[in-house]
Amino acid sequence: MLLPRKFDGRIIILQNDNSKTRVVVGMSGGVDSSVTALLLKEQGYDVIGIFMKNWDDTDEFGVCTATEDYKDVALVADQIGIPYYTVNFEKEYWDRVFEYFLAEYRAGRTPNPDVMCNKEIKFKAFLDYATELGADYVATGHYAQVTRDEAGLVHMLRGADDNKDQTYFLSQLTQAQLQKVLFPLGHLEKPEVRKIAERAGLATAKKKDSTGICFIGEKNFKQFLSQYLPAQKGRMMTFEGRDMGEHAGLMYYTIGQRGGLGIGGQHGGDNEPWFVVGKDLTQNVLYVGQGFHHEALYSTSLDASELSFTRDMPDTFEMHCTAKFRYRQADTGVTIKVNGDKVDVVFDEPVRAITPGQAVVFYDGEECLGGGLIDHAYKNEAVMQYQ
Ligand SMILES: Nc1ncnc2c1ncn2[C@@H]1O[C@H](COP(=O)(O)OP(=O)(O)OP(=O)(O)O)[C@@H](O)[C@H]1O
Repeated sequence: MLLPRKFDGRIIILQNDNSKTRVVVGMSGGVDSSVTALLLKEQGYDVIGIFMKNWDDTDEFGVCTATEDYKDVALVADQIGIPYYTVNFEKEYWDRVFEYFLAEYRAGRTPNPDVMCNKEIKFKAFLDYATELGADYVATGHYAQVTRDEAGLVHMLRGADDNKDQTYFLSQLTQAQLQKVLFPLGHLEKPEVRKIAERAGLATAKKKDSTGICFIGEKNFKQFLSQYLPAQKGRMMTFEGRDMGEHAGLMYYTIGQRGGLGIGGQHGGDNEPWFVVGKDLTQNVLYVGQGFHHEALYSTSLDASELSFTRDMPDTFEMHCTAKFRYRQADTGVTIKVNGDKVDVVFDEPVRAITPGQAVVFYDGEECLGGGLIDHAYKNEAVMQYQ
């Protein structure tokens, strides 16, 4: 019998009786994964709930959100009648997600740790672990759909709930990973999920949704980051060369960001708000400009690396499809030129606030084709100044 590395749950028999398909559900203690486990159990699968501890946030009073969340996993698993336990991936998370997160900020980019967490932890470390436990599939409460075609190929489609679709964060999953996943909530709208939880009387039915980056939670972002990276104050300028004061450290700002700049309308002569329009890492200068539609915020193409597709694609090709450059953004028509794990993306229309470090994700209608990580934005062939 294979024992979990850090056993902390109810004793379970890990031998599969082979009569049922075994599904390991990633249970976070939230309502989505609670309903995921419930639905799979109702569908007759052999369900095991596993809580991953990826981050130690124990405070000075010894309180840790993971401990609280694991209690909810235990309550729900008992209600549903499934075995559960916890596994510790703090080291993997630190090495593969957090180090990347810090390196990106150090390089003046704005990383997306959720994309990396899905690629490296939930659908790699966790998936490998579940496979060792005899799982046929792993399931999560992500809002995305997987369908299998006649050839056995899995296609990842957007979640039915437009508001919740999470394919953007799952865009780095490969066909091999997708072959092993189930997203039982993909065809549901979030309010329906809450209703299912309430009807079943699940302990997490009314639990608030988690927001923001998981390891930062409700904490102050600046304060959190300053614990790991030294902030270097510098000048804040307009492209016209006007000195607008001091910035707190380039890593605290994102291209297109409004607010947090400490500049009022009085500097500009009109009342248009100020936005971050560029960063010059070598000079440690933050560029600001007035107006949401500031010209410097618009670009016409980008290049990206770490390109990954959800199904096998040729090494080089060109196609027209749609793309998203950040979560919660409508798709835009683009032409992509793929070369190995690099891609050039030319937009049908100029796009605002392309942010290096964020994911660019490609869609063919409802299907998520994959994506890469944005390196540079360009304006009419010229690399955007100061990005
Ligand atoms: N600590 C964890 N342990 C196990 N699985 C997890 C954990 N965190 C997230 N997951 C899985 O990944 C899915 C998506 O994670 P995300 O952080 O987006 O959660 P969410 O949308 O708030 O869902 P939930 O309501 O289940 O917390 C969850 O539904 C769950 O299946």
